[in-house]
Amino acid sequence: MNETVTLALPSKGRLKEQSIGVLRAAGYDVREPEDARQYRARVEGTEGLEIAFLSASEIARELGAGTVDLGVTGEDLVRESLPAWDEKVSIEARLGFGRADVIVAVPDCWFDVRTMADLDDVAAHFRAGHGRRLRIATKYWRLTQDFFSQRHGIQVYRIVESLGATEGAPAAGSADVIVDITSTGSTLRANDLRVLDDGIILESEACLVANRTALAGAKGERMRQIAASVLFA
Ligand SMILES: Nc1ncnc2c1ncn2[C@@H]1O[C@H](COP(=O)(O)OP(=O)(O)OP(=O)(O)O)[C@@H](O)[C@H]1O
Ligand SMILES: O=P(O)(O)OC[C@H]1O[C@H](OP(=O)(O)OP(=O)(O)O)[C@H](O)[C@@H]1O
Repeated sequence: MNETVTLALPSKGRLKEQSIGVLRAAGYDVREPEDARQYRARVEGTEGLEIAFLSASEIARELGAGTVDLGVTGEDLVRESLPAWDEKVSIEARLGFGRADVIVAVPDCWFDVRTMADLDDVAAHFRAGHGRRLRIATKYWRLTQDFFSQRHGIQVYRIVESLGATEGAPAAGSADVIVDITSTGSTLRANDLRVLDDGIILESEACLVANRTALAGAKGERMRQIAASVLFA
């Protein structure tokens, strides 16, 4: 049986450098592949650990599928990509970088709309007054549905898929409100949008995540060892 643990790290993007940094601080000398097209690497001086370089969103999906055992990715991507995420994976360590909030934001000029309850009223008025549903621009389908329908009991809305420039959707007229990620808040301000008082869906950060099946199997002890050295680095 192959008991090599596969650990996925972001191959690009905003989480890449700090992910490699965390592993190095934990004593794993991860060498980036010289050829950027190569996506597997070994760790100098460590047996039984293989690194897979993937994008942050792929890492969330592969952790769910069990094709990698451990991975560093954003909590938002884990919750968004995997139905019943906590049955498939577990968060072993929160890493303190890649922080961003998934939020509900409305146009600044909606003066009376401060809370999700206010937005529920707006949604009802939209249907009665305009004969159409409130439109929410987002790429976070699952998080939006959970927050609106399950958490706040709001049922009358329509999600408009947005894969980029989500904050521009209300001004462009393609949506009324948005669900997106914010860190400094400057993109929201530049687009005259405001986060609802109770509109924080998730405070996300980069996490070390484990596939639960692998954790329960022969590789489990080795995985826990790696997670502990990351946690206490
Ligand atoms: N300002 C920010 N904007 C977007 N994501 C951020 C920000 N700050 C931290 N993050 C986090 O970074 C992660 C996304 O990183 P990145 O865009 O590199 O990944 P990706 O979705 O795999 O990339 P791509 O869309 O190119 O495939 C998410 O977990 C997100 O929460
Ligand atoms: O609160 P802020 O600091 O303004 O950050 C939030 C913005 O940053 C990200 O976009 P980015 O332009 O980085 O590109 P991306 O969506 O392709 O990741 C994200 O999608 C938001 O639009």
